[in-house]
Parts: sequence; C-alpha cells; structure tokens
Amino acid sequence: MKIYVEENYQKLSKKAAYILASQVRLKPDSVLGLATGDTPLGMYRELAAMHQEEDLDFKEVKTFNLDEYYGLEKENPQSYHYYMMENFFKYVNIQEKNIHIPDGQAPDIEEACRRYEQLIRLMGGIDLQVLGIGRNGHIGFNEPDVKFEATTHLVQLDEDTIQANARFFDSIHKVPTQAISMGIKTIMQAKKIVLLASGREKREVIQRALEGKISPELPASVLQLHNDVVVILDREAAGGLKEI
Ligand SMILES: N[C@@H]1[C@@H](O)[C@H](O)[C@@H](COP(=O)(O)O)O[C@@H]1O
Repeated sequence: MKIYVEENYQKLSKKAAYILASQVRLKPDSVLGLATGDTPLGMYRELAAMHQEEDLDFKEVKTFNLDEYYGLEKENPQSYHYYMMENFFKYVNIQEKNIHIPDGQAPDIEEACRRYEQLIRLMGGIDLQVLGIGRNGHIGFNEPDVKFEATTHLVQLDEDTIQANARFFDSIHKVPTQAISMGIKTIMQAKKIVLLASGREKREVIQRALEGKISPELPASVLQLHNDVVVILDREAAGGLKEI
C-alpha cells in the first residue's frame, strides 16, 4: 500500500487527478471505476481542467460507477447519475455509451446487477477504481458486516450512512434506505485502487482501515489485501496513523 499525505484538500485532489490522468494517458481506453460523495469533487474539477487546458482525452475511456441510490430517477438532483453528469461528465469528452452507472430504477434488480458485473468483465475489468470512505468504513455502499465475496447487489443502508448523507436531502426521511452497489469482490478485482480521504472526521476510520484488523465489520480494511492500492490523504485525515 502506498500512502501519500498531502498538505490540504486541494493538493490531495491534484494528486488524485494526476494519477487518473496518467492512467488515461498510458491507456486511452482505460476502464475507470468512479466514486461520488464530497471527497472526489476536487479531483473531478482538476480532471475537467486538464481536459480543457492539456487535452486530456476521455474519448475512449469507459467508466463504471460504484453505486446508486435505489428508487431515485436519474434526473433527481440527489441521484449519483445527476452528480456524475453535473460534476464531471459534462465537462469532458467522454462518450455517453461508455458511461455506466447502476440503474436505481431497474425493474429486475438481480438481473441488472448480474448485467453490470458482466459488462465490467466484457470491457476487460476495471483498470483503476477510485474510492472514498464512509465514516463507518464503508466503500461504495458496502456497509459493515458485508460479505467480502459479494458482487454488485442491492444494499440496505446503515443508519449512520443515512444520517451522513441527509445533508444532501431536504429531510432525513427523503434519504433512500437502499442502494445498488458494486460488492467488495467487484472492487477487489480492480487492477489498481485509489482511496481518497479528507478531513478530521475520517481520521479514526482511516487509522482502523489501514492499520487495524481486516474484518467485514470495517469493509475498507479489506484493501490491505489488495496488491496495488494508493491512498491519498490530507493531513487531517492522516492524523491518527501510527506508521507515517
Ligand atoms: N456511497 C458513497 C461512498 O461511495 C462515499 O465514499 C462515501 C463518503 O462520502 P464523502 O466523500 O462525502 O465523505 O459516501 C457515500 O455514502
């Protein structure tokens, strides 16, 4: 595991964007696994700027998002579809046919999950997966006590996650209680993983995920078993690490 500690959020975002841009430059038809949440916003802004100013080309890039709320239409401003369009895709030259995000309204969820996994395999697997981390250690929407062997599936969200994400909704009662998420197995099959965490509120969970026991109780701890993980933290998030 390679851990970078950057001075602040802006530098963290630049570092993450630089790693993604290098991946795309080395392999223009890369398959990228993408995350939502507040943490990767700066990285998406940097990548959009690199597209405008340095011709970073997304024409052949394929993307698979980690997760989507269950029950929200794509047009809902709280959906991850909307987030991706508004914060990243509309600023770069990615082709719509190359964008994949779980369908939160799929009539047959199991079939949709199976198809999502098949598509990832068909595209040759994920070259680089970006991850954030939830306060409870979730990655994607893989909540504590998840099965490590799970692939894309319907998830029941934890109370803690619902509370953490309530800030994006008018009221906590509007936060969906379920989501479709890549599973831990899907994530662990990515060739390379980049985990981002910023801020004081991620300090404890980062320490436990990177230096604690590997256990389904803390889903992100499984990353200790992957052989190509880059962790990018700001100083605040790195503050609890003992080995830095
Ligand atoms: N499903 C997403 C995760 O993919 C994300 O990593 C996490 C942390 O979000 P943030 O970056 O806003 O702290 O929250 C959400 O629940």
